[in-house]
Amino acid sequence: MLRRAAAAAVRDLRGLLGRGDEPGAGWGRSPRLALTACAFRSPDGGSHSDRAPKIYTRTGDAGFSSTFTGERRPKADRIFEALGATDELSSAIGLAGEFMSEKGHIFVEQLHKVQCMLQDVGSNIATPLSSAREAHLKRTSFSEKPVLELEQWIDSYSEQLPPLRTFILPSGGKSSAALHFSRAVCRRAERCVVPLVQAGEADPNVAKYLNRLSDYLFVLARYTAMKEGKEEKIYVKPGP
Ligand SMILES: Nc1ncnc2c1ncn2[C@@H]1O[C@H](COP(=O)(O)OP(=O)(O)OP(=O)(O)O)[C@@H](O)[C@H]1O
Repeated sequence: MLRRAAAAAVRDLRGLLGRGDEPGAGWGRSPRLALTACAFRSPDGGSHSDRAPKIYTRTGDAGFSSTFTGERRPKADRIFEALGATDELSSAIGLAGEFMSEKGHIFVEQLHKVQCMLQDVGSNIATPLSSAREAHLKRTSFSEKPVLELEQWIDSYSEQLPPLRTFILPSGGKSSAALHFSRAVCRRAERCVVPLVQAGEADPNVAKYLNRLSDYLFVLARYTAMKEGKEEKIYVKPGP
């Protein structure tokens, strides 16, 4: 159903942005569209269209895909690298969130919010400034507000944690270890995004958000281990 709605959103968006007739303007299932699709769903959960388009278009088979601005680029382009890393990050967080839900942690709601923010991160990445028009920018801007919210969350967990006296290793139970894994994926996403920001193609707030998010995932991993009474493994210099 979401896919149908996404396809309907593509058509509606093309109309809105006036690109409908341009060749290569298909945006596929871009992160932005997945999110926009929600906004285009009617209250009964249906879409504006009765047609059921296929999930695949085959337009990516030759190794090229589309940005939100309609550019066709090779799939090895750094934009798709960054989009892919962001997608992996959200998936890793989703897995961590499932482990945490099983343990009844209430802060799992924060992870849901983070996953939604990552959709917006993807939208911004998929909209390179060099080919963006005003209408694209309006839909994909990324503010500093979510960065500040992460900082608040980080501070509140940090206050409750015992101080770090040594290196801790990814561990501390399944939820905590999954959060550490998410943190490592987050750092990779950040490494992919930084060159885009430095080239003026993505918003600096996106890089800031990913930088802060890895800190958040680190403290949350530690906090989760503490709440579950699980031991965090520490670095011990291996003997000779
Ligand atoms: N391998 C990839 N890694 C990361 N992002 C991708 C990749 N392939 C495509 N994208 C991005 O995700 C969007 C949705 O992907 P999708 O699989 O629909 O694209 P496609 O491969 O170009 O089309 P199709 O699968 O219909 O042939 C694309 O519009 C593009 O922005």
